[in-house]
Amino acid sequence: MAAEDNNPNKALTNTRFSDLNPPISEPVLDALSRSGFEFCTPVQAATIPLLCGYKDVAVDAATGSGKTLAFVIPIVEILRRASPPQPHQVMGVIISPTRELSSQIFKVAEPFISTLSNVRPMLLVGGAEVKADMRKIEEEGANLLIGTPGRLSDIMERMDALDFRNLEILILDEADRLLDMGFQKQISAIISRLPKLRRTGLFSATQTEAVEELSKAGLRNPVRVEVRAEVKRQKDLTSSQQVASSKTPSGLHLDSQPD
Ligand SMILES: Nc1ncnc2c1ncn2[C@@H]1O[C@H](COP(=O)(O)OP(=O)(O)OP(=O)(O)O)[C@@H](O)[C@H]1O
Repeated sequence: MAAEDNNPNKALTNTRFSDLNPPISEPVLDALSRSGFEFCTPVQAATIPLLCGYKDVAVDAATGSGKTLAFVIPIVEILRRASPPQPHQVMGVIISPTRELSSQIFKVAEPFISTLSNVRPMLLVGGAEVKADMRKIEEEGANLLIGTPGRLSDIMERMDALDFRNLEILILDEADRLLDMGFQKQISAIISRLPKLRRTGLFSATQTEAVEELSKAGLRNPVRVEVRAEVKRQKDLTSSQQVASSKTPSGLHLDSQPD
């Protein structure tokens, strides 16, 4: 989880979730308010409108910047607009490097996904029997897959019953770690089974050459969002502030205002 110094509570923007454009739906605003979240972190203020506005994003954001909600909220909003899926129609895939991170994303996403009436999320990580996962998917269906690359690609290869043709969104979380851990092959296998016409969000704490390659292979004209810690110069020389700036491939800047 987030380190104390990176706690987004220290680095909220003055943008309320209710101010974002396109607007966030009432059920999601209610779920945010139940969690005590009113103001966006910089990465949320910059990324949520872009993904909701049908853009691909490549986000440079550190651990603890609030990036989980920066992709969970757009997924829920996009799926709310889409036709209700059939039980085995997969509308979204979130790939993250470890079981713990995948479980954490699943837990954060659950209260927001539950505002949708027909979308079943499924956590797919190593450790448990793959056959048990397959049985569960067969019996219950699965519309949003959250998991680690090995288990996800294994399930996708084995289960013809899953239909990815209407997939809306793919998220690659902690892309630098995914690649450092040697998951390139599994990620390519997953992407090769997904429709090209989709939205993709890639989140990474460092921008390595391998991340750039993955971004080129998996994203279409992405808007780049950078969140960096900046030292406040006027009042408090020691406190840091996170600032998000984003730019389109053509170089247009879309700065989000910090406090
Ligand atoms: N807008 C917000 N307002 C207040 N707290 C928030 C907000 N968004 C997220 N948080 C809280 O900040 C913490 C870090 O958020 P989150 O786990 O999404 O960060 P992350 O960037 O995904 O970090 P990690 O990689 O460690 O999971 C969590 O405790 C989360 O509940």
